[in-house]
Amino acid sequence: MPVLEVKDLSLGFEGKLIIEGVSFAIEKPSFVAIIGHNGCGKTTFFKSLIQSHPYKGEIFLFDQKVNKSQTSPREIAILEQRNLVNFQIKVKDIVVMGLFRRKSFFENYTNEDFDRVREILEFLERPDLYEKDFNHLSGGEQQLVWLAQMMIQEAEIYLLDEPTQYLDLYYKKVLFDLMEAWVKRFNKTVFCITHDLYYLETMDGYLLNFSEKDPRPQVLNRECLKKNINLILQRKPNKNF
Ligand SMILES: Nc1ncnc2c1ncn2[C@@H]1O[C@H](COP(=O)(O)OP(=O)(O)OP(=O)(O)O)[C@@H](O)[C@H]1O
Repeated sequence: MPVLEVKDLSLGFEGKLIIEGVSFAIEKPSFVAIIGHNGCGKTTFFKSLIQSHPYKGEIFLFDQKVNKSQTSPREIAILEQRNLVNFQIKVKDIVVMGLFRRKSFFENYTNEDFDRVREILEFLERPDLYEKDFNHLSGGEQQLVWLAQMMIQEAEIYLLDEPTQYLDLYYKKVLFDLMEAWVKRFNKTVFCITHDLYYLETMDGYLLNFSEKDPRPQVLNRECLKKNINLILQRKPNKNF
């Protein structure tokens, strides 16, 4: 049974069509790299998967058709591109908030929840971040905190929108290793929007290429990702959505 199936998906803004006729089905567990030039619709595609952007077509999670009025399906956790926080808050409190969908409105976070936060920060090799003020962290450290918040959700599908932004070379490699571990050790399905084609070379998975400008990037020629989704994607930008 596919973990995610997309049938004839089309997306746009204010009458402008961005993506048309995308169809594919992905089995669990899998890694899918999503590539394409700036503005081709990668982020909007993610938004349609979490039902925060309207679309034409159908989306199925574990063979169940997703109801378009349902927001944020529980099976999906997302790391978005820019997450700003304008108030003082500790790292542990941001990470634990990843559990919000498992809690009822007045339910407090427990000691066990915070133990899980510690475990995840240790897994990310940064247990020292636990008590720190989020706004005093570097961009790369903040990105690790959002990753920890995504991990604590223990969803089936992880969507990561350019997760390596702000990360140094060491943590970029850590992140790609982490995504591989999520798939191979924890049976997750990971979709990652990235411009870091170099790190894909050694990974096993699928490549979803939304680009019309660069339909065969170098990474494909090197046959690094073993299975290539041949995206059924026809872009007709002038057509009305
Ligand atoms: N709120 C909006 N209203 C109108 N157009 C928008 C809106 N948000 C995005 N767009 C346009 O939709 C197109 C797709 O944007 P999107 O953010 O999905 O691209 P992307 O492939 O993720 O780009 P990048 O690689 O730069 O992050 C772009 O041309 C963008 O300008």
